Amino acid sequence: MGDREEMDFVLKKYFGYSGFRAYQKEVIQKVTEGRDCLVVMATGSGKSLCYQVPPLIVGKTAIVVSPLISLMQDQVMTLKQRGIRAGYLGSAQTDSTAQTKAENGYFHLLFLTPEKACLLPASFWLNLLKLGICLFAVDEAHCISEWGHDFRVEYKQLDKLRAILSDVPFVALTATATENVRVDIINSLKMKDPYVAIGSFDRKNIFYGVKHHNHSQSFLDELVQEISRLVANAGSTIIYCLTIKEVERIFKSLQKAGIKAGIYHGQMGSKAREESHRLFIRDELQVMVATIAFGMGIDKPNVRHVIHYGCPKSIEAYYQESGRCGRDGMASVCWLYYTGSDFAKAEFYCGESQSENHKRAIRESLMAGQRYCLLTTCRRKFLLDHFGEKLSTDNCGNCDNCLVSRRERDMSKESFLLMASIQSCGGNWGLKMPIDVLRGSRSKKIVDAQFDKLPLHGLGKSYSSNWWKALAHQLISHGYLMETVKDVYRTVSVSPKGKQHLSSAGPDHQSPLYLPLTDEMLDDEDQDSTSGEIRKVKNLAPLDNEGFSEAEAQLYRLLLEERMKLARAIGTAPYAVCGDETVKRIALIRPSTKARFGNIDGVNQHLVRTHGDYLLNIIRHLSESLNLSLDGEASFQTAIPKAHPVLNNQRKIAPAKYDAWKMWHADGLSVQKIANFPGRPAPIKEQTVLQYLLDAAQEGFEIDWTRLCSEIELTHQMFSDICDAVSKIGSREKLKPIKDKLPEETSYTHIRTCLVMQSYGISPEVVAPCCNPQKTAELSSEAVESCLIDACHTKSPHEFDMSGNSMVHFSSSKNLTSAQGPKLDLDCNDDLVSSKRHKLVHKGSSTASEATEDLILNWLKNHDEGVPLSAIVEHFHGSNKEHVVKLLGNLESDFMVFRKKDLYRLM
Ligand SMILES: Nc1ncnc2c1ncn2[C@@H]1O[C@H](COP(=O)(O)OP(=O)(O)OP(=O)(O)O)[C@@H](O)[C@H]1O
Repeated sequence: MGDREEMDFVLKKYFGYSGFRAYQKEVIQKVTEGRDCLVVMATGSGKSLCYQVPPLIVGKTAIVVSPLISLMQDQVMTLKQRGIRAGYLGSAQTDSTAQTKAENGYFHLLFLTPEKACLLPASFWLNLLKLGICLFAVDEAHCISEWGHDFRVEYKQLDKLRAILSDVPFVALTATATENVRVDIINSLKMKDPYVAIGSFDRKNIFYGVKHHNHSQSFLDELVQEISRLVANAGSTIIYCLTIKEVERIFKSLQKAGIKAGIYHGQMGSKAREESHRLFIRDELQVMVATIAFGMGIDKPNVRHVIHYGCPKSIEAYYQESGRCGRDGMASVCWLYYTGSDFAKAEFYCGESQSENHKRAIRESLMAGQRYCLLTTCRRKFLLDHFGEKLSTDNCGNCDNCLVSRRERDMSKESFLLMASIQSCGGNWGLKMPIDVLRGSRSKKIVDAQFDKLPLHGLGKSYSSNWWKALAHQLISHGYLMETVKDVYRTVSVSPKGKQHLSSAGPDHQSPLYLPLTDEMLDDEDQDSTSGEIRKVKNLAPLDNEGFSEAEAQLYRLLLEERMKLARAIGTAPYAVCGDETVKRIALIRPSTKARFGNIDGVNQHLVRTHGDYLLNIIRHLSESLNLSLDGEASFQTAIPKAHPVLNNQRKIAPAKYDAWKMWHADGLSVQKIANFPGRPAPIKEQTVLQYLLDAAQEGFEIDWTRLCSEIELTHQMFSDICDAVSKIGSREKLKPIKDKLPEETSYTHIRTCLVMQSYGISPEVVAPCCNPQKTAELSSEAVESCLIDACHTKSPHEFDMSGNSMVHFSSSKNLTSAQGPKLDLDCNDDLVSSKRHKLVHKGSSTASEATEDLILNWLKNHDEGVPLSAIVEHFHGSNKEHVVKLLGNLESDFMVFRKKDLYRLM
């Protein structure tokens, strides 16, 4: 198996996923080649896979440094549920043998806190190194940097390990690294020529909204009402508060409303915190009210809402905290409720910091947070901008500002006054001074500076300070004003754009400047500010049940409950069994066999093996009770909404053929996609897929011939040339003489397809008039050989003519009705094929064939009771035992065969 196929295989087997996300494959490849990597990708984008897959490929331990014990415990729990050997070392570890196991290379993944990693004796590392360490990952790597929003001193010491682990690739992962932080990480970890993967920060499935609030009870009541509505829709909610007092206040209100809520903050004992965390992770709590102490790196995929009750201390922190929702890719919502006083907390946040750089970073971050709150333009664009990423549009269509049209007003006069006041005060103040001047204050500062003599002194009395501040922030976000941090102060000055505007205006004449009215402005003007907006946004996170019938939606809910029961029984979190999205797929597909169950995206092999029978039973039982048929045709994965009818007279065909036909016919996948379908342990040939389709057609399965012809580029001209050649030769039995009469670009694939179509009386009108010669040529070379070889292989050995005549009876043992077309016997006696088949038929007996996956499947078809390995090896004594075992292994992991009491059987 090639490296890439092996990655796909590991991905499906352990994680149940059928494809890698952006950058995952590249990073895994680089790491397995021994290169250091810096991975900067959005929260929830799948960074963990970059260090989880390599140890499963190379069979050596991966060390993962992670900042929190609870985080490690979650990861270990989920990984174990996938059949992966994972463990952690730290104060909470109760297994006294864990360190010895780790040192002896038992774990695929070993998690450590940075402190623990630095405290382990050199002998530990040296012993483990002898067995092999495939990578050293530093998760949440921004903690290394003072420029990061979560600097931790212990992270700085990790560079000590570089000397011991000099040849081990280091992988640093973070979701929130600005340019400064990236450089800091690379230097701190002494990374050598790292491969840097920077993904998009855009979390498209997340809606962003902001709302101004006061601390009133009525606002809290509104919030509680909103939360009740949200939790009724399934999924979890996190509410972040700035203070423990707020946490307790909101928690009590939720409890009073009968909502299953938990609480988490730094003053709780560690036991109580762990319990709260555990209950939330396991869906026993619907809402978690917490300070930011909760949830760094939390991987609970079905958090649907994150609400910030107070502006976070930085935009990075907000991005990371809000990013804890919608990690499964489903539509999710983030609201931020702020009050003006939130922005005055910079000095409080700076309190513990020793370094001036760090203090400055804190002030700038809070300022960016404030700007985000006061924004009237696209919030997503602002967030992405902050991380240096450009959104190509000004309207993301998924934030409050892009969805709710705000009332606008010409505020040219007010803007002129404010900018002029800022300019007149010298541009060295914050907002308070120029606003106080406009409002006519005669404070000592103003009088001393003689600002009370300015002509605009007192001209802005009709608006409150808050109103003016809101306007100022609008002007900042539209580029008329600039905010800068100087030492410990924030100053506001007029930007070049603002100066230009000022110079073209006067007190009595300004060009119009339409700006949206913000919540604060509307509040101040005593207008009905927000109820309309909130109501509109209330429907922004629907349970994403697109394509569900009512019964399927009901099945989905019941399956969620069943997943919960199973998770409780095995002591894990429901999402560790499988994600909500996967439960949706199961509700849509309703698999009847393990093979189909295992093929569903998100279902890993461990789950099929350990609970497959149990879950299939439940699916069958619940589907029956809801009057839903099993093996629903609609494919959620490929979003083909309509089930295609199949003919009634179709017969049973080998599972591999049926699956190929279903993917092509019902799921609409191309031959090429089916051949390379990521769920396979290894790709199969396109010609094999094509052969499966033709076989299915001959067994009465419906085929869209126009589509097939267009895919293999069989043109109208080719079709009639082939018909001419057949009639000139007067026989359809041998392909080679037909091929000899045709132009080079007509392949055996074309001939075979055409002959099958002819035999069904399919008119050449279905065939497109033009073709792409390049693609045809591609098909023609390999198709000659493998299409026909595969055709031979799809038959059980007794169907081959072992005398040396190369007759292949495509449907010799089946009675096709005339409506389905006559029997079609084709001769595959071309040179290429005969040389291969030579090997196949001259091994002494009819069973001396080389084993292939298809031949094994066909043979097992005749042995319902199962066959021991020895009998299979004996039967295919053209191949050695190792080869047969390998093929059986592939088939097992592809869920085509299974082993019970040492007997192999078809799934
Ligand atoms: N290739 C994939 N296909 C489907 N789901 C995936 C894939 N890769 C990862 N996931 C899922 O996406 C979710 C987020 O992944 P992960 O925890 O690795 O994100 P992350 O980038 O580490 O986020 P954070 O920075 O917040 O820790 C997980 O539930 C994971 O199982």
